[in-house]
Amino acid sequence: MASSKGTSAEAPLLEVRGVTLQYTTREQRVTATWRVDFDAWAGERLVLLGPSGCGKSTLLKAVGGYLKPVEGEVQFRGKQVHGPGPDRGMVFQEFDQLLPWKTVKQNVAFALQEGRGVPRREAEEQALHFIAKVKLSRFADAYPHTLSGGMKQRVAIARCLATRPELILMDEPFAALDALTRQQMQDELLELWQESPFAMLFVTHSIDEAVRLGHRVILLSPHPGRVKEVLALDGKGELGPVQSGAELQERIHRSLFETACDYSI
Ligand SMILES: Nc1ncnc2c1ncn2[C@@H]1O[C@H](COP(=O)(O)OP(=O)(O)OP(=O)(O)O)[C@@H](O)[C@H]1O
Repeated sequence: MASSKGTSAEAPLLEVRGVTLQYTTREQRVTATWRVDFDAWAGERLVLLGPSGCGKSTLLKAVGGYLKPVEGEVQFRGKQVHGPGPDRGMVFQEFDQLLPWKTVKQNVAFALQEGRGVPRREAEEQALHFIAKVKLSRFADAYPHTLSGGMKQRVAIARCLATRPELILMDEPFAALDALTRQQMQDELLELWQESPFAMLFVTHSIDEAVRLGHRVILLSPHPGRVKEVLALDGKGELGPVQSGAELQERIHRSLFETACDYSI
């Protein structure tokens, strides 16, 4: 595995320490997560897995700097996160995250111009490079409404990779795709990672997806989300080594029976 986790002299890229997250509405206060702790390392594919409503998206928002913890803190490269930044890129589930009045190339280039201050001509050149990586060169001048859901998600991934964030935050990016496209997208994401490893925090409530994509899987309990277990294929989980994807899958299912919660696959 290309992840650098395990070299004890190194510090984690991301440290989530005792993070409690709440939403306050006029009627009530909702505690989305309760004292959550985990680390993410450079080059690591980390998955947050948990039932609907356990606070996965909320945690991602906090790491992205869009939500402030009421307790605990989020540190990125040893510094407290105070807001969003180009070091953390996000890909969402929704297909409408692209600007509809811009072409595929312009959407990717725009992120480079705005996020990284790259001049237009150069931004478009770099955009084409990343559009080729997600196999969409033929559609560089197409508008988002002419693309399928999978293609739109590829553009969103290209846009995110193009800005070269240190950590990519993915909020169920493939959940709204059909099963076949979803698997294809998972394979393509793994190919992109093999080509040039990046740290990724991937939210899902699919056990299959977690097992396919994660070096480590953080299993969250039902609402409010707490870390229930950390499982790893490389033997670095808190519960010791897991030898295979099948064993990881079994451990996750066992854990779910204990909490009697319902995960969709
Ligand atoms: N804007 C909001 N205002 C109030 N409560 C919210 C808001 N967003 C989320 N919540 C609540 O916070 C809790 C966690 O929600 P969150 O969306 O983070 O869960 P999740 O694990 O990502 O769920 P899912 O898998 O269904 O997307 C839920 O109880 C939800 O109702």
